[in-house]
Amino acid sequence: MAESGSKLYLGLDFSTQQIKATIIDDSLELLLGDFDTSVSFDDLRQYNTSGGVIRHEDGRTVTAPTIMWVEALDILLNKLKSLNFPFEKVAGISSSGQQHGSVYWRKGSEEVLKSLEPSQTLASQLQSVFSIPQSPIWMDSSTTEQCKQLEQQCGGSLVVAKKTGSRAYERFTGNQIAKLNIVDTVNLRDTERISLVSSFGVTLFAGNYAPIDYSDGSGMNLLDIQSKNWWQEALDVCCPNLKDLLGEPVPSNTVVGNISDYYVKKYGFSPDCKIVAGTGDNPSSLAGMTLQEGDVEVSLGTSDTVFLWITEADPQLMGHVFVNPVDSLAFMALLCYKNGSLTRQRIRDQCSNGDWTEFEQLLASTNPGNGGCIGFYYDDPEITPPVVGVHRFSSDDTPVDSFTPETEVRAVVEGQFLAKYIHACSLGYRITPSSRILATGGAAENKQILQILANVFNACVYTGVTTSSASLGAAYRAKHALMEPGTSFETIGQLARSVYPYSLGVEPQRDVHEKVYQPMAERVESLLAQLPTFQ
Ligand SMILES: Nc1ncnc2c1ncn2[C@@H]1O[C@H](COP(=O)(O)OP(=O)(O)O)[C@@H](O)[C@H]1O
Ligand SMILES: O=C(CO)[C@@H](O)[C@H](O)COP(=O)(O)O
Repeated sequence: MAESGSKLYLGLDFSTQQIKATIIDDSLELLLGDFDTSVSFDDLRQYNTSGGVIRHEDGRTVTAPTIMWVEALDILLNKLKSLNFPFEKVAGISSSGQQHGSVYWRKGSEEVLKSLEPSQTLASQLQSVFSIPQSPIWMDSSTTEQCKQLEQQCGGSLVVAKKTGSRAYERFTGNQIAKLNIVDTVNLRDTERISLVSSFGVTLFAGNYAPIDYSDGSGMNLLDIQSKNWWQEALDVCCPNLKDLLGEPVPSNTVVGNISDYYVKKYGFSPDCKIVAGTGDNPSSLAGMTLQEGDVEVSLGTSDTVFLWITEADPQLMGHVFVNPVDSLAFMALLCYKNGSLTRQRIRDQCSNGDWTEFEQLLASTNPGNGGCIGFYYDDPEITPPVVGVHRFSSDDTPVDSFTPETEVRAVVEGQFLAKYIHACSLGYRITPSSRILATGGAAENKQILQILANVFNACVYTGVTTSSASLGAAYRAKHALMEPGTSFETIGQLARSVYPYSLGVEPQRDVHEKVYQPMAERVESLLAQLPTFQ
């Protein structure tokens, strides 16, 4: 619990399914329990989301109502108010957000942001400021044509990858903007600024347009990750005057200004409270877990991601390289899987009565290797590999239509982690028996899932003080940005790890890795290569 005089730092995360707040004090202690709070988007029933998103009939387009995120923030701040949260002690705020999603501000919106009336809610005042009311989000896979065009016009997939950190991906913001430039030209022309979800969160607090940071900006196919400037050739392919719509990108630790007067008057924040640039939820989670070079982080939130700190960028045709959120001279490498928690959740609902404990019991009732059964569950079109549908195989690689519930439950988890392991190894991610895997996100609560992760990767799995590491990272980053200029983020890292050392979640069963998962990985690689892709 915070010392009574301590300054506080508020970290927010606008993730796929909810908005979360994490608060720390000057010694990095969390105000857990007292003020740890979240608002689930599906609870705002009028927006009709499922898992925070709207899947469109074409099976490819996925959006979220932008105003829903604003209303969720109203609710979250009111929750804190009802808990008598000492707003006046907050010295810094930053935000993280689901990556790649974009927000479109109608011409004249900044004036509205600057003159918000404290007697009213944000949502009531920002109802009509979004020129495109449905934000395209990271689960979207409707922009294959725009991706092809970007790669064709900018020198090919490898050139785009080397320049921007990733080949053209459907969910990346540049391709989403290029699609809107065709299907929603009129409203795009009525737009004065485009934010990422992270910079949108910060904009709401700053009361004027917050810049996009280098790290989240790397998820757009538009930023040159070496020079940290927008890549004009890519901007030109996606949309006219795009540079003006995006504003200049900035280092992730930039203080963008003081809090807007609205929050001072409505909630009692100090007018001196500083607002710090936002970043993507995975970069923010790197900060929240105080990841170091050599560690591998596995985030099991809505998406599953695997990422690590790298010093040199060498982007390939698979996976992504982002500018590092806590050291702009370094990078982070990342693999993302769309079918993560929601797919496990679907199997849980079908096989274990919607109960995670029962899901764990079923996992414990079967043996590693699942008697040779392998399954790939791509309810949504997957990113790596670009495959859709459910594909099950018996021990002699024959396709089968169904498994028993206990086999199904193990198959989904083993299939997911073996695919990650194969992809990570093929990209040269350094995973040795002494590597440390840092697990986070909602599913990191599940010991049986973590055991399979440890066995597949043959490494110890550690967890942090909270699975909400993205909002924790936002709070750490807010604190860091207000320290003496030039202070390394590792100063925060060392203090954080001394206050909250990692917990050893599970140790790998080395013989299971060697005898079961190594041979199984080869089978999985060959089966995955045979699945029909949708591109
Ligand atoms: N005990 C559990 N076992 C497995 N998965 C879990 C468990 N508890 C929560 N989850 C999963 O965690 C997911 C939410 O994780 P979270 O990190 O909060 O997501 P996000 O930040 O993307 O909104 C849920 O979709 C749920 O399936
Ligand atoms: O697309 C990516 C990363 O490239 C996703 O990881 C999103 O950033 C969504 O994050 P979660 O809500 O699952 O944390």
